[in-house]
Amino acid sequence: MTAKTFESLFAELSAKVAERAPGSSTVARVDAGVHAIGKKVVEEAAEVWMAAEHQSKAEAAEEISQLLYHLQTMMIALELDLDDVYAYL
Ligand SMILES: N=c1c2ncn([C@@H]3O[C@H](COP(=O)(O)OP(=O)(O)OP(=O)(O)O)[C@@H](O)[C@H]3O)c2ncn1[C@@H]1O[C@H](COP(=O)(O)O)[C@@H](O)[C@H]1O
Repeated sequence: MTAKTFESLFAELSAKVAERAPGSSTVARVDAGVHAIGKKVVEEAAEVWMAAEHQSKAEAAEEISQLLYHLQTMMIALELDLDDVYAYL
């Protein structure tokens, strides 16, 4: 199985939202809107910080992956694609 990447996760989430995949937590999060997603982004960012300072590198990596996921849900809620963000890298 090919490892998941930032790009492949974004493609997976975008497709699930576009087809309103039944049972998808991502569809529910996007439906909840930018205010709710924004709270998750801030929460996960804080968890990254705490894990980085006080937990293992593996736990920090897991929290970073969750932050990336929630950032992607924000991108989808705002109808931003990868190139819109990459333009600023
Ligand atoms: N990579 C992720 C991912 N990372 C984080 N999360 C969500 O973010 C949560 C982590 O936040 P917390 O630690 O705060 O957990 P929590 O307190 O239970 O959070 P809430 O669910 O209450 O918001 C997890 O429980 C997941 O709900 C993710 N949810 C889904 N994915 C991937 O997204 C894809 C699509 O998922 P579905 O839309 O559910 O099919 C799949 O490949 C999944 O593996």
